[in-house]
Amino acid sequence: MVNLLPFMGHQGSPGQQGMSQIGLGMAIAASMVVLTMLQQFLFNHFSGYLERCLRKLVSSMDPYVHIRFSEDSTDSSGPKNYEAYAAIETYLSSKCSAQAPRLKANSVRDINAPVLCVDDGEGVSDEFDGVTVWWHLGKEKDQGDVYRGSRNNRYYALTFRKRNRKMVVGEYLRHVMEEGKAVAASNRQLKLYSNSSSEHGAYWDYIMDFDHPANFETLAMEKEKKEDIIDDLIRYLLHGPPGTGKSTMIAAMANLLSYDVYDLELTAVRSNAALKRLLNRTPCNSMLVIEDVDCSSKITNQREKYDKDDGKTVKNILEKVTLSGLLNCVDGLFSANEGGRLMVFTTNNVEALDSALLRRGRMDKHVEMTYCGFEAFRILARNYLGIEHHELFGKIEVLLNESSITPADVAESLIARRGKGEDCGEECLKKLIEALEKKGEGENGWM
Ligand SMILES: Nc1ncnc2c1ncn2[C@@H]1O[C@H](COP(=O)(O)OP(=O)(O)OP(=O)(O)O)[C@@H](O)[C@H]1O
Ligand SMILES: [Mg+2]
Repeated sequence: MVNLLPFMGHQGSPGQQGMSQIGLGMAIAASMVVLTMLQQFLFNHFSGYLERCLRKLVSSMDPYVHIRFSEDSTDSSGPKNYEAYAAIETYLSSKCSAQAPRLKANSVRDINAPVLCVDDGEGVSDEFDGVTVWWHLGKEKDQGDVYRGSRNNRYYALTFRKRNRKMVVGEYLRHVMEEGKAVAASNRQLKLYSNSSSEHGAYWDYIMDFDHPANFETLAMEKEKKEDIIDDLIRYLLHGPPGTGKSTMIAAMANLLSYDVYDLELTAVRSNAALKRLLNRTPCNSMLVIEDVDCSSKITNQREKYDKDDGKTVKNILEKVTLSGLLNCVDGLFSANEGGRLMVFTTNNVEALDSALLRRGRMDKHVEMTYCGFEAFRILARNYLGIEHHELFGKIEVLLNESSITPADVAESLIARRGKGEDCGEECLKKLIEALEKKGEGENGWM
């Protein structure tokens, strides 16, 4: 306790003085104790309030709004937090490569498509609908817990003017998320799976990364037909002669949607139950492909043949996948493109398919892949020769109308001379004309 006596005046008799000094000192000391307690009480009960008032005052003077998007996915909002953070990072990668002086490459999510992002502590600005906003990459120490320990959490802080709050929180953030996810999807490495089976069941095996360059721009086909397909990707039957681009179309679809490809070899599936299990294991955002589906009807026919020959073989074949098993799967699992799944069948021989399989509603769209028309040829000429117009195009158009040549055969003529000097275009077109004339003679019975 602080000694207060030296600061008191000298009044009354020494005895009285002594007594009254002691009384006064005690009173003052008591009041100090009360004051301290009061201070403590006020501090405990009102400091939060005062602090809040102060913050309010400061923030009312701050003309900006700040929003923080944390990388941390361990709190209650779980992976959603990280999804938003990742979408922002991808969205900003195109902005920051032009603006930020210090960048870093993030290849954690996909080694083939590293995302450039601003380095810690750096920032970039962005403009949307005439409004400027600022992004900043920050780092905060997370105390963690006994299991994960402490670590540095990154976050993107978005700053914008208060008057733009409604637009930024609404339209702008929606734009950032959508754009970020779309860019990430287009950068994603697609994968190819195929089915195999063992005595334990049917499985999807990872075959390789799916790196097919096909896209709808380079796919040689009439524009209208392409647009119709793109508008409504659900369940397809692609039919047409070999070399008309059925497999190329599948690759273009997978690339357009960024879907992994699950190539189902029906003859390797042991039973309807195995087929069902396999399809149940096909994840969202995937494309199930059954090439040459006419082979499945061969299985059904074979069953009858073996029926008469040998009872043992019958059992084995009967356990195989049947058409009705396949139809059940088509109807059930892949209804209405649920969960972003696309199913595509191909055949060279549409007449051989069972009418039950062909029925609309089972395969929403039948796309006929045809021989090469002039419009398709022009796309191939652009793909392979980089030529948009040429005086030989007129002759080629006439010849294409008179003969049936597949896009694969046209492509073969056009690439034959590639690499033999830059100006090989005319030579290639002449070679194609030769091939077309030969075909025409053959088709018209001149050969
Ligand atoms: N419509 C097309 N657009 C662009 N390229 C095509 C087209 N059709 C064929 N091609 C070219 O021909 C090659 C063979 O075509 P693709 O494998 O797609 O034919 P397909 O119809 O699947 O044949 P198959 O019935 O034998 O499986 C492709 O790799 C591609 O280079
Ligand atoms: Mg094919």
